[in-house]
Amino acid sequence: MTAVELATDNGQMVSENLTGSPLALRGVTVSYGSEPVVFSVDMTIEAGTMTAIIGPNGAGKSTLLKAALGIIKPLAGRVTTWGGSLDSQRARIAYVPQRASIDWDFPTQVRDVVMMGLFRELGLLRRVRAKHHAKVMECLTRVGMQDFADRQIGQLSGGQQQRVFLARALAQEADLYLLDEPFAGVDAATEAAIITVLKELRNEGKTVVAVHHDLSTVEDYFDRVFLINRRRMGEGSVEAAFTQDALHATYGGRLGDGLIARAG
Ligand SMILES: Nc1ncnc2c1ncn2[C@@H]1O[C@H](COP(=O)(O)OP(=O)(O)OP(=O)(O)O)[C@@H](O)[C@H]1O
Repeated sequence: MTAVELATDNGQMVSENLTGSPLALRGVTVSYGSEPVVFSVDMTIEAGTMTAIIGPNGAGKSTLLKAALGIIKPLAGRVTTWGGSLDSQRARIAYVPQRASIDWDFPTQVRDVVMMGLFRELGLLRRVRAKHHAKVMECLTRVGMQDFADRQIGQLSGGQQQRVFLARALAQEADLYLLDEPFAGVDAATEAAIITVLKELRNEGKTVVAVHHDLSTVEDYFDRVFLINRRRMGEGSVEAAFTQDALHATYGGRLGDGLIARAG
């Protein structure tokens, strides 16, 4: 599919070519119960960029990512990946969930978690060959976790756990990486290691989208921002969209002006 049929507010159908966008949302509304938590969101992720999804607690950032991944079915609206359906492109998308959402007591070794990133390549028979073990070690090395391959995941620090899940995403060799708060609760060394890998991916032409909380690092880390507070509050390059006005509109009085003052 190369064009997407969309209904405008007045009910007219328009056609839009979204093949150049690794991820696009149009009119996405998500509800967990009777009340929608994300309202009619349009989002267009540009290929080869790093986008920060920012907004206050409870703004719907994680919900938006889950809807983008098909983990939650939107009440209304459309999600396209490279202009096509999500199901046909799933292998090209890697997801690093919020650390808090994972059961770390599950008895599994670090190398097995990373091997999960290869499950499509392993096929139905799951025959693990030397090249697969080598790939796992290569990905662990890339995030500085090569010495922990045999460790139980429950015996890792928060930052180490986050690196292992990034290694799993790397093993998948995806084109689009969606990360939910990759820097939450990690030390400075881990944060630096993660951002280095993400920038390398971007420089290889991959697309990175991360839910991000620390407004003080947005300009250093990201090319683009998407602002949300239940609704889309802004989207664009960091220079154009990460402005004091947009932050005030998105966060209201909940943010210190000191942080907002950092934005242009
Ligand atoms: N499984 C769920 N069932 C019901 N309500 C939920 C569920 N998950 C999230 N919500 C609600 O939906 C709203 C959006 O939550 P979401 O986790 O997407 O926000 P967020 O912007 O990622 O927040 P945070 O920055 O605190 O992580 C919140 O009001 C939250 O309480």
